[in-house]
Amino acid sequence: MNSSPSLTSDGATNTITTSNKRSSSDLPPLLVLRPLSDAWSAALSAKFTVISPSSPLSTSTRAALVSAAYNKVDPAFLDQYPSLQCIATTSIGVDHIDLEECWRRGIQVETVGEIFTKDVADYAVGLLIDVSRRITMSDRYVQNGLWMSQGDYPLGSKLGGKHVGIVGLGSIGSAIARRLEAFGCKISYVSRKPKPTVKYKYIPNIYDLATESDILVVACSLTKETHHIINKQVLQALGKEGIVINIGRGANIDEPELVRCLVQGEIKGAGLDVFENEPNIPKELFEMGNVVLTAHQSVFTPEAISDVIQVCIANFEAFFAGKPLLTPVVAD
Ligand SMILES: O=CC(=O)O
Repeated sequence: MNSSPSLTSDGATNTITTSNKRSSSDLPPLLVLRPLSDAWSAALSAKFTVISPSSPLSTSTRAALVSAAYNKVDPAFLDQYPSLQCIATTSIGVDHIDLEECWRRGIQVETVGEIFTKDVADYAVGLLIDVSRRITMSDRYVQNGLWMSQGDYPLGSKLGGKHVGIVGLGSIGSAIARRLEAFGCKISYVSRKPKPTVKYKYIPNIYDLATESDILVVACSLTKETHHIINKQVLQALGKEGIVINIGRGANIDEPELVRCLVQGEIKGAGLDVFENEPNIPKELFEMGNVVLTAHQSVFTPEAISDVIQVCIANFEAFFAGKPLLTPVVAD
């Protein structure tokens, strides 16, 4: 089983391993790749026979799988479990799953739907306020006892009135935009297509968006098209006063270029919840006074995790009853 400890903050801090023995019950088989918190474990084992990846999975029974964002589900993985017919991921992002291959094999894929949207949007705004007003940095300054000896901490910048460019105006990007509008920010966005129902300014080109923006908030999924969508040219277009927030995927940004721009003062700051090679983070970022770094946790609250467990179970029940999934991933 996957045991990446730093990526289990989504309620799996009290991790237990899934059973290596098949249950003798007749409950439907559920292969679980991720470590389970007590809440997950109790809820799943009440309804399913929970199986760990190291245990044999019968090839004659239809089985389902629970994966997390860091479990790669590719053809080589799928070859090991030919009886898999349904996959649930506990993430919003599905970049770790080869969807085309799943569909080619007749495997249905279920996602968490909108459950995390508000929490991740809140978090993005929190990161932005933190970076622009320098809250974490000022906290460190005070906690290190420097206020008395070195005087006041340098001021941060006002958020109201700033131009914010949202990269990807899906449900999360839209929720971020609504929140920032309430702070008096001017919102523009880049996305595959203009959204006819929104009033924000559509800018078809990421360079133009960066040029017009004080702040870029990366809220898109990771695809071939959005891999390194924030590159050297985009960062330079954003400019010396620019701030980047990323709650999407690490690989949406060319991370070495971002680090270089931060080190050389080509942009002003960054708030990052995701990284290209988690949990490894470029060490230069640790030394900087203009970044706020968090451990890929923007989506997770205990409340949302509880909802995800319910949705996951409801989808599996539908699947094993031969009914349509409640929150399927569909081709776009
Ligand atoms: O990053 C987390 C998710 O995709 O849910």
